[in-house]
Amino acid sequence: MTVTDNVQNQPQQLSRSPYLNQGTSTSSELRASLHLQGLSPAKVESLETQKKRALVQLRSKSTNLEKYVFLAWLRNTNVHLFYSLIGDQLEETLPLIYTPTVGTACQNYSSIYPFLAPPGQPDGLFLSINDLPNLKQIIQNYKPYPQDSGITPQIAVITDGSRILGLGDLGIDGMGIPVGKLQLYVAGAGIDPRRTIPITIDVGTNNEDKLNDEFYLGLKQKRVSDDKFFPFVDAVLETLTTVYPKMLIQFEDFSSEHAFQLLEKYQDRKFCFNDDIQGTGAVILAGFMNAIHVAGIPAKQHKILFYGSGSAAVGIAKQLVSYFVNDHGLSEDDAREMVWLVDSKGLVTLDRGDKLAEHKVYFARKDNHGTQFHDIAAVIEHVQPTVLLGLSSQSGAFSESVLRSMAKLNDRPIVFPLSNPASQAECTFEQAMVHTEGKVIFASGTAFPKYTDPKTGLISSPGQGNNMYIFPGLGLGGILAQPDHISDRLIYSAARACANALTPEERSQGLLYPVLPRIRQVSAEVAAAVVAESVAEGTARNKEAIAIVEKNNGEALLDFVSSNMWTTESADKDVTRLAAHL
Ligand SMILES: O=C([O-])CC(=O)C(=O)O
Ligand SMILES: [Mg+2]
Repeated sequence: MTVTDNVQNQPQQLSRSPYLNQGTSTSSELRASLHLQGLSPAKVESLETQKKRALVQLRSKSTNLEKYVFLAWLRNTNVHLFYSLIGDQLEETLPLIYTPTVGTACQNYSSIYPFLAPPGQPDGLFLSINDLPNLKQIIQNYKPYPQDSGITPQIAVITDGSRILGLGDLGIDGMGIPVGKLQLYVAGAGIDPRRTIPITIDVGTNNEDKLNDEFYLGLKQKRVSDDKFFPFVDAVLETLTTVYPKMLIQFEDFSSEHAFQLLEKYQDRKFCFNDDIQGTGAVILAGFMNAIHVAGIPAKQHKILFYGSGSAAVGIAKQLVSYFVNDHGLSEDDAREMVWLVDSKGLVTLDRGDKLAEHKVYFARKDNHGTQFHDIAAVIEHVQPTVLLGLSSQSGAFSESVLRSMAKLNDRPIVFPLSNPASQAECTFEQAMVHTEGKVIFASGTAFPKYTDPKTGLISSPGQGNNMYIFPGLGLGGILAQPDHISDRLIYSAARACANALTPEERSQGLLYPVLPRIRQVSAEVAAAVVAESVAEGTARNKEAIAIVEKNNGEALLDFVSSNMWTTESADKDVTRLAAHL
């Protein structure tokens, strides 16, 4: 059935598609053709009025979770109004649809789930291990916008909910994360919302609270063992890429061991990347490249201490090593020597006596001469770091005394509390500013408010070193270039482009990342760099992209990328196109 047949057979269906529904701004002509008169007040409003009303409603909610539910409902009923509002109010709404509020939403997801979307409108695709025999059918069932059946999905974000932000195992309640990430793809990089699939696989949960919660909507069983887990993930990926052969898959918030194992297994075989290892690694590398300019000491003199040693920490550390090798001519061994990892047992050393997780071994220190350092103060004294990165999910770990030590050791200490959401961050921006007397070079994983110096009245803005500056552009670049896999070179080019995306004005303000309202421009630059690198390394398969890169004209490449970005105006055109057929 074509789009037009569908509309003619059931005209009112059109208004039920959240993609095509424009609510009170639907024109009188369209209402007449679709037999919608009388089903809403006759007044036709402008989009501006709709947005104004939505904003008043949003602001009237007393908690961020209520705001999340309101925005989810809006997204699931009126895509056009939703993304238009998000685009206008990025600074206010991103912390509601994404981190930090998405963390609260995930903690409560089973409780709020029935109130996020109208009947029949999926919030994402749920695949349980019991669905193994029917995966293909179930994947094909996912049609949030059935009137536009000609549009095929291009990007899936997939989680098993086992390590949601810094909140641990939330089982299928982790669905908020793929949903949130894909909203960033749309708002931040102009991916058509119809081309996105948020996926949560249900392989059980080890979270006792969830297992004992009568409202929990996932399987009430412990997580399956690896001999069931890996074949199931395999089956999901195989089926997904059989149904949608060009699909880019983003792995998200898998527990660290599984995240590394999955990446290693699929990195060269499937069109995929891991956002927590590679996306976070790239965004921190970008911030780091800018931070060392601000700090003013030679790159090679840095000593980088990671507090926390999970997938994101090791992902970042590996990218820093590549940076020192590629850009500063260090040997791999010398670059590795610049990194110290701390985990829950203290400094990661080879002779600590416990069995180290595989991903930590590469960075385990051999130069501790038999001494073990168990707490952060002792490690700081031993290492004398210039850079302190927090990936521990331990709120308050960067205490007043830790911050004071960093400020004593360095004129401009680089401190990045990257744990997420705000409740898990190692310190706040305010604490970092106060306890280093304003010397800190700062970026956090979650959004913190600006800081006003009580004496001078000077306002400082925190950097947000969140992977949202990388994954949307990386994904867009990937689907435009169409390589068969995402190489380390592509990730590196994304980091470099993100670092270079700062404007001279942003640089003069000492910012490490571009300001949020510029996220679409940043994503376009990241995407362009990824396309160019993919052509350079010979993996790009999209002939149009190859031809444009070969012209060697940066402007033309950026235009190509921008012209492939979805906007709410494109959604307008889709409605007009359908209306013309009526
Ligand atoms: O989602 C975010 O804000 C960053 C991220 O990937 C994580 O913390 O796992
Ligand atoms: Mg993540």
